[in-house]
Parts: sequence; C-alpha cells; structure tokens
Amino acid sequence: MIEVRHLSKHYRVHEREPGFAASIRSLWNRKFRTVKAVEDISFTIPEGSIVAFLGPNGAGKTTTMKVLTGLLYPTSGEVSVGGFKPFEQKKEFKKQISLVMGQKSQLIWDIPAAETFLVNKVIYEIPEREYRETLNDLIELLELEEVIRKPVRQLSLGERMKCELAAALLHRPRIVFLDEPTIGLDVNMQEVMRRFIQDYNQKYRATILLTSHYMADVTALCERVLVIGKGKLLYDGDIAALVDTYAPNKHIRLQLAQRIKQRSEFERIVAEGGGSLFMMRSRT
Ligand SMILES: Nc1ncnc2c1ncn2[C@@H]1O[C@H](COP(=O)(O)OP(=O)(O)OP(=O)(O)O)[C@@H](O)[C@H]1O
Repeated sequence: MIEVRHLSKHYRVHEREPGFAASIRSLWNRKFRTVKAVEDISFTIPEGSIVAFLGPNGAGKTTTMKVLTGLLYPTSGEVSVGGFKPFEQKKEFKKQISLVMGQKSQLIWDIPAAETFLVNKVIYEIPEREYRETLNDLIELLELEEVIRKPVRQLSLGERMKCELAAALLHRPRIVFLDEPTIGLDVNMQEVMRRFIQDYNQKYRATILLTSHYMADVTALCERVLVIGKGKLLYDGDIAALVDTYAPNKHIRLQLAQRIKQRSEFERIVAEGGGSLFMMRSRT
C-alpha cells in the first residue's frame, strides 16, 4: 500500500545573525544551509497493517509523512501511496488518505466540530447515507454526542483530539497517517484513542503509519516499527527484536526492607545505596 524507495528530502534554510545590522546585511549577502531532513530511506507497508515510525525530535518523521501525503515534493527517490504519486495531489488520492497531526488542528476554532464535519462532507463528496452511517459510528465509538455541538475553542484537549480524529476519518480513508495523535492526553484518553485506532484498522482494513513518543501506543498497536535517526532509517522490523537488539538488559531497582546477606540469585548488581539495590537483568 505504501512504497518508499531511496527517498530524500532536503530543505534549503536561510540563515542570519540576530540584530538589525545583520538583517540589513542579509538583504545583499544571503547565506543558505542545506538541512538533510530525510536521507535515502526505503520501506514498504502492506495493506491493513499498523506500523510505528519512531525516532528522536528532528529525526525526519513528520517530513516523511508530509512527503507521503503530498504536502512536500521529494528531493529525490520514489514514493507510491495506494498506487498514487502523492505530490501529484490527485483528487482520488486525497479521498483515500488522511493525516492527523496532534500538534495541529483542522477544526474551525469558533464553530462546533459538527459544522467542520459538514464542510468535510462537501469537500470529500461523501454521499448522505454513508456520511450519516460513519458519523453515527464515530459518535458512538468516541462518545462525541455532547462534544460536537460545542464551539471547538471550548473543548478540552482530549475532546478536541477525538473530534480531530472523527473529522479525519469521516471519508473512511484507506490509508491513515497519525503524527503524535495522543500527545498531551491523559492515560485514560490515550487508551480510548488506541482502542479506537485499533477498531478503525480492523473494521476498514486501513493501513496506518503512526508516530508517537509514547511507547505504550507503539506496543499496544504495532508489531512492526521503523526507526529513523538524523534522516536515516536505522531499523525496520518487529518490536520484540528491536528491544532484544538495542536494550537486551532491564534495570531493576529493589527497595529492601532489611539488609540481606545472600545475593547470589541476583544476576548483576550495578550499584547499591540508600537501602536500594540497582540490578541489571537479561530480558530473556
Ligand atoms: N520547513 C522546514 N524548513 C527547514 N527545515 C525544516 C523544515 N521542516 C523541518 N525541518 C528540519 O528538518 C529536520 C526534521 O524535522 P521533522 O519535523 O521531520 O522531524 P520529526 O522527526 O518529525 O521531529 P519531532 O519528533 O520533533 O516532530 C529538523 O532538523 C527540522 O529542523
């Protein structure tokens, strides 16, 4: 469903020193720097799977998602999503995908979310019956009955994020890109979102690419992870193998009620102090 071959995306960034004199100088003498946000990455994602896209801040995850959704033109390489070249921005392609960014809103701030849903219905040309069915499903699954009638600016973060998801999924996209969908949410709301993403994936056999800094999202939803660092793909495989490769040991802290003499059953004590033992133990 998603095919990425040797994708690179470089940004050309204008740089200048702070201050008035520097800003005048920069009118004549402009300095540019190239930021290699994504550098020669390749992967494929089959239909119906949920794959996590992990990496530290600035690794290139959002840039990759923007290329995959047609918001950015790749510097080099080939990208195919649902059989389309995203940057061509064909209408049929846009009807098949959705991008949800935890940090950005597509809802219109001053009016209720229900009104934005109607705008999306027109934009995506959703037939009346299908719209009603999907909306009722979403309202039930996400418990949105009360929420969608209030102006968006009065909603809590969790309520707004549920409405964002609903707005993004009204046209039943086959491919969904979720960029930090649970950011800032409390643990209960994170759980609601996770369950919903799982249901949507199963019900519509949707292909989902998810970025998240919460490992609980990843372990609950994804069997496969892609790890990116400084624009390069560092790992592509299942999550258990990733843990075995990069973190074969777990650190355990034992708070002891009283001093013990026999310590042989502990594998390796790496530190001791304040009534605690710090141990390292193999995960297997
Ligand atoms: N429009 C832009 N112009 C110039 N540089 C950019 C632009 N967008 C992103 N970058 C740079 O590209 C690199 C990758 O950014 P990107 O937003 O893709 O990272 P990310 O993995 O999504 O990070 P985060 O987890 O913080 O969201 C960063 O160094 C960033 O500063």
